[in-house]
Amino acid sequence: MKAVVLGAAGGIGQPLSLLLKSNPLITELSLYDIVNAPGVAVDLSHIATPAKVEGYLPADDGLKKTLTGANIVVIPAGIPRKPGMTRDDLFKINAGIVRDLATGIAEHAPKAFVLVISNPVNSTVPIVAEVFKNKGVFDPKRLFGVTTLDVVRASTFVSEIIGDRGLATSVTVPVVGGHSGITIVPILSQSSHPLPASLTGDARAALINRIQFGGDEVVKAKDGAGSATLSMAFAGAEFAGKVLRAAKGETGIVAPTYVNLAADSTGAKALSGIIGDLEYFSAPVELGPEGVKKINGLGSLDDSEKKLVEAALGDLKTNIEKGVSFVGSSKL
Ligand SMILES: NC(=O)C1=CN([C@@H]2O[C@H](COP(=O)(O)OP(=O)(O)OC[C@H]3O[C@@H](n4cnc5c(N)ncnc54)[C@H](O)[C@@H]3O)[C@@H](O)[C@H]2O)C=CC1
Ligand SMILES: O=C([O-])CC(=O)C(=O)O
Repeated sequence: MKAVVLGAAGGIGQPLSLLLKSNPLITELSLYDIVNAPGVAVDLSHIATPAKVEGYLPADDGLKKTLTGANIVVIPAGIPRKPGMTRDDLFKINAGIVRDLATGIAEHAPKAFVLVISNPVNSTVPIVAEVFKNKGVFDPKRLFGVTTLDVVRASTFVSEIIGDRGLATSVTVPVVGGHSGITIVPILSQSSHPLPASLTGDARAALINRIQFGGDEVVKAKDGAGSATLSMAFAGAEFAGKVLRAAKGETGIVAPTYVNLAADSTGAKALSGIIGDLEYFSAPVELGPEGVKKINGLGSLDDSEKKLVEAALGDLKTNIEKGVSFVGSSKL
């Protein structure tokens, strides 16, 4: 399995590459950035795990060399937020970065699984899809927006409320919708532990708000030096590991991820009752050898959760249209 990280020298890219170097399923790790990727690669190459590591810059066909033969490509390239910014404020710069990297993937590794971390995820995933469609290589089963950090945060915050941090690694709460503000929808009623579902009033509202705006906590604490990097690297490596395990034939792996709903028309139909005709949504997805095997429905939601999903739809629609039309207009 050849894994690629695009944006590998950055705050997420470096620890993510470290974690991927530690994944025994990966035999080759190829790193790309506009700065410092060869240095990061040599550093990682001394670690005593099987993966062979290479690093490239744009010069001398670096992107092509990085991508050729890739099975999985993870994209954390792009600028992070500073205090006062929304994820959508990153669109101006990151949309072009993601479009150009997607063009390279479509040309040199069109069959790879593509995992998009670069924000705003709600828009950057449609950008990748539109580029792939233009190149005639789009397979919706192989494209994923990484929303795992929301799931990781939910596990952590719930374990804190329960008062047993040991549960952080096992308690799960599905988080669906998208990856920004109110598009992040925690389904507390479906937590694997009974406590979240039993919360009411301010305690329930506070937990939902913390999961939705957890990213802001980090942006504020870093005070101008960026956003979540280490927790994102952990989440990204976890999700990439799941995609790889499913590709190797392991069954029963389900994770929320932001996908193009054409990946599973039956699943999309089941969702349409609550999300209408949205083209993208993060729902629990069963992974398989070809990527998306099945998009699971949202299960039974209580009335307040239905309202949270409804509240997410407007922003999601706008974010998706913005990504789609960006690629459309860049063709002119
Ligand atoms: N999906 C999620 O849950 C999360 C997403 N993010 C997003 O991830 C992105 C990266 O964040 P950080 O690593 O903190 O930023 P960073 O600035 O530390 O690193 C970004 C890296 O991308 C590289 N880069 C820029 N343009 C490039 C290009 N054209 N080709 C290849 N590499 C390029 C930069 O040189 C830099 O090394 C941001 O957009 C951030 O908002 C961050 C946290 C969570
Ligand atoms: O908050 C940000 O900008 C980075 C991010 O997506 C997160 O931490 O969830």
